Amino acid sequence: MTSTKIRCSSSDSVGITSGGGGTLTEFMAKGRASVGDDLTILFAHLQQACKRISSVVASPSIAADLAGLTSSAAAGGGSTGRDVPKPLDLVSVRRLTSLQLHDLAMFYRNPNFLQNDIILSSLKNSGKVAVVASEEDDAPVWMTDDGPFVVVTDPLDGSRNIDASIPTGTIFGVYNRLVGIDHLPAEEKALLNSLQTGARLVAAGYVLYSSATILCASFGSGTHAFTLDRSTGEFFLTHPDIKIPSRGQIYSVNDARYFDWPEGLRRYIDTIRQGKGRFPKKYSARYICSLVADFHRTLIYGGVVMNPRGHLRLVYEANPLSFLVEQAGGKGSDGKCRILSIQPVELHQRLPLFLGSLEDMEELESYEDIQQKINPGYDV
Ligand SMILES: O=P(O)(O)OC[C@H]1O[C@](O)(COP(=O)(O)O)[C@@H](O)[C@@H]1O
Repeated sequence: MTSTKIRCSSSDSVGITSGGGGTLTEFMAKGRASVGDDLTILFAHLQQACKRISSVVASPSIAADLAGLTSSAAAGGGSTGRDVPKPLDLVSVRRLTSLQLHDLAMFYRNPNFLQNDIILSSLKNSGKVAVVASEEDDAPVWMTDDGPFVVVTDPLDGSRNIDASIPTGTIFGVYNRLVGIDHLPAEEKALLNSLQTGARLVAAGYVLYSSATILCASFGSGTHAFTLDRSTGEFFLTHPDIKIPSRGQIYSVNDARYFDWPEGLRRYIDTIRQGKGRFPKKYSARYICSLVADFHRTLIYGGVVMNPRGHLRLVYEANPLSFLVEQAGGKGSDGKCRILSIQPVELHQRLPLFLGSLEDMEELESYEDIQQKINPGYDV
């Protein structure tokens, strides 16, 4: 593979070198991450799943056509009326495998269901997972009695953006199975294994499906990102040992909610907008409304990303992303406490979430009154 160099950040810049960095599997297997074979196998299956998801979310226009498409139509004949694919789509469709055709048609019918299915089946096939708790399921699924790991996941975050081709993501966290409770009934031990505090995570990551597909992970010593090279189908190390800048100049929040915010949060945002905070520069706003994308940008450029209402989930979103930001030198908080210290009491527990650069986070938390207490429900 040829080597390309792309600059991606203005300060604390991380050079992307595809070619020199090796693959994610090599990174895990050759001792750089010292994670052992079991986790390497688990990640190999996760990578496969995320590559499938990446190819599905990259083709939403043909997914719509495929909803009513028979395989003979997919091969180029047979379909009539509104199901006739557009010419460009037919070109794409002819290149697809039957697995991709199946994925696309399923995706059109229910995006979240398909991603969940892809992730869960890949984890089951790894043979390394005792239990999976997914944001899409009411209860955790017990898989393999002797699986060494517990996986928590939001298979497709930001799915409300899909029709507009805006980036989406998969988030996951990995714990060791709690062997001390192996004797309990499956339902009970599945739940207790899934409710571990974030401080016990052995690995966490996200996959960003955007102009590039990027898998960012931490195994407890630094945060590293790998970019999918579509020509080889491998994730290559492109952002080794990411350090979030200690200050950014960007805040990321849905500020249409300004009038529902508490006084402290309003004052903080008003202050940094005007360049009157501890960092005497006017901040800019960026908000994609797709957590993985907003988080990834924050990790690279610095600043803060937040959702001050109790909307995001502790187990599936807040814990894995807090683990990653801490491993990159930043901070994750609910506005009062370190996220990774919070004991989950419910699987789908929601909370305010603030993530970002150390100095920005400390300044934000100094305003104290930053958690949005009212949560009226919003249409959009
Ligand atoms: O409506 P808000 O408060 O701006 O929330 C947006 C956030 O919700 C999410 O869409 C996740 O919500 P869901 O878990 O309901 O999909 C994030 O991707 C995004 O950051």
